[in-house]
Amino acid sequence: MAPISIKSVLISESVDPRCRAILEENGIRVTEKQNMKKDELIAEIKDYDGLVVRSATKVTADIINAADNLKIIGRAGTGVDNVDVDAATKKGIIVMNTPSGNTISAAELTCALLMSLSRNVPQAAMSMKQGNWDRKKFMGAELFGKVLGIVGLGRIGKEVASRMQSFGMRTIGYDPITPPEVSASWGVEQMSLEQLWPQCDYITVHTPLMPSTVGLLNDETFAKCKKGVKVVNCARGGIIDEAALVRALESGQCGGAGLDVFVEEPPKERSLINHPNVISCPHLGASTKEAQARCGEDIALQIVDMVQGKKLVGAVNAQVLASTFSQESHQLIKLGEAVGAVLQSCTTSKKPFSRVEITTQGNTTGDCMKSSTGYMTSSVLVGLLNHESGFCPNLINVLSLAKESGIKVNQTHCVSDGNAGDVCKVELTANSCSYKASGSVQGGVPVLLQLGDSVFRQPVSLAGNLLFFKASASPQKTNRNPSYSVNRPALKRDAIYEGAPLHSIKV
Ligand SMILES: NC(=O)C1=CN([C@@H]2O[C@H](COP(=O)(O)OP(=O)(O)OC[C@H]3O[C@@H](n4cnc5c(N)ncnc54)[C@H](O)[C@@H]3O)[C@@H](O)[C@H]2O)C=CC1
Ligand SMILES: O=C(O)C(=O)COP(=O)(O)O
Repeated sequence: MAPISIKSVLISESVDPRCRAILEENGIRVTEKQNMKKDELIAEIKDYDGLVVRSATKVTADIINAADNLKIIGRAGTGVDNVDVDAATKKGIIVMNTPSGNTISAAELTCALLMSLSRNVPQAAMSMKQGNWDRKKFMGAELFGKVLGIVGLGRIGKEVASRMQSFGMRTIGYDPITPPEVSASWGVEQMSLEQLWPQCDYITVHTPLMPSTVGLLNDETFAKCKKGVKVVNCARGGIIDEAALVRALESGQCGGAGLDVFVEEPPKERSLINHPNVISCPHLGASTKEAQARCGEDIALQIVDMVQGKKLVGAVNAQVLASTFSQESHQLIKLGEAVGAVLQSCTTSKKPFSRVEITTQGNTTGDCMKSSTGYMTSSVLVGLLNHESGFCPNLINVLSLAKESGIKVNQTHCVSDGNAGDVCKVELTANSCSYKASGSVQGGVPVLLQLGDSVFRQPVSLAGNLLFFKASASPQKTNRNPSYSVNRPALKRDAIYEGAPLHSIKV
C-alpha cells in the first residue's frame, strides 16, 4: 500500500499531550479544539486528514460525509461505538483504536465499584461529610466466597477476574468468542447465560455495545437472577437496560448497582443516579494518568507508523491493509489495480459489471500470493471501479461499494503447476459477456500476461499509457476469435493485428 499521507490532525478532546508531541515531531500539524458542537465540527473537519477523539465526540455519518480529506479517525481508547464505523468504511476512512491502553484502569475501577457496593463506601463517606456516625446503616457483606458473573471475557473481563479471585470470589462467566478452556486457564468457568444468572451474587458486564449486547440485563434476565444481585457496568450505557435496572432496584430484585457509563452522557434522566443503592461515576474508567498516557501515545505512534508505511496496528475496519506494508505487496497492489483498470476499459457496457472472480496463483514454496488474496481482490476492484462515477474506491471501502452495487465477488487461491509462478487472474461478467485478464509482477514491474484469449508472447508492462486494439487476427492466423493487442502510443503497433484503436488507458 502506498503510505497514507496525513499532514494535519484535529484532536477534539482532552488527550494526553504526548499525542500532540509525537505527531508534531513527525511533521504532522496538530490543532486541539474541545467541546465543539456538531455544526462546528462539520465545518472544521474539512481541513484535516486525521481526527483523534475519545468517547465524547460523536463521529456521526454527517460529520464523516463532510470530511472531504479525512483518512483516519483515531480513537485514543477502546470503544468505537461513538464512531459510525460503517459510514467511515464506506468513505474509505480508517478507524483505529488503542485497545489495551486503558484495560487495567477500567478493570481497577470495576473492582473499586464491586468493593464499594459490598461495603457501601461512597454512601458512608457522604454520610460522614454530613456529620453523621452511622455504623448500623452501612452494614456490608464480604466478597469472600461470593460468586461473580463476568459477561464478556475479553481484556478487561480477564483482568477483573484475576483481581476479584484474590478476594476469594468464585468467578464464572460467558463469552461467545473466548474459548472456555482459555478462560478456565485464568480461573473463569464458562457457562450459558441461562445457567449464569441464578448463580451470581455480583454481575459485571465487559462487552462492547452492539445490537446483541443492548439490554443484556433486562426485566426478563433480572427476574432470573438471585434476589438482591448487585451489578456493575463499566463498559457501555445500555448493556444493562436502565429502565429495567430502576425497576429491579425498586423491587429489591437488584440490591445495588455501580455505574460508570450511561446511555446518555451526561445523563439528563437522574432517577437511576439518585437511587440510594446506586453508586456512579462520570465515565471515569479510563481516567487515570497512566491510561491516558498510554492511549495518547499509542494512537499517535500507530498513526505515525501507518504514515511511514511501517505497519498498521489497531485498525478496526481495514484489516485488509494490515498485510500491505511490504515492498512485494506494493507491487501486487499496483498489479491488481492495473489489471482491474485494463479489464474495466475493455467492457463496453455503461452498467458496472455484475460478477468478478479473482484467482491468485502461487507456487508451493512461497505463500505470498495466498496471503495476498484479500488485498489483491480489493485492489482489482479498485481498478475496476475507479472510473465509475460517484465512486472513490480504495482498499478500505471497495468491498462494501461492490456489495452495495450488487457485484458478486469471488476470491480463490490455487497452487500453480510447473513454472507458472505467481499470477493474478481476473474474470468478470458484464451484460452476460465474460472478460478475462491475468498478470504478474516480473522484475518488480506489474505486467499483463493475457487479455481475453490473447496470451502475450512478450508480457506487457502495466505502466504509463497503453493503447488497446480489438481486431480480427491477420489472414495468416485463421479462424481466431477477435483478440486484443496492446501497445504504447509512442511505439509502432504490433504488426499482426489490424483494426482501429479501441481505447487507451493510463495505469
Ligand atoms: N468505562 C470506561 O472508561 C471504559 C470502558 N471500556 C469498555 O469496556 C468494554 C470491553 O472492553 P475490552 O475488554 O477491552 O474489550 P474486548 O474486545 O477485549 O472484550 C470484549 C469481549 O466481549 C465479548 N462479547 C461480545 N459479545 C458478547 C455477548 N453478547 N455476550 C458476552 N460477551 C460478548 C467479546 O467476545 C470479547 O471477548 C468495551 O465496551 C469498552 O468500550 C473500555 C475501556 C474504558
Ligand atoms: O476506551 C473506552 O472505551 C472508554 O470508554 C474510555 O473513554 P474515554 O477515553 O475516557 O472517553
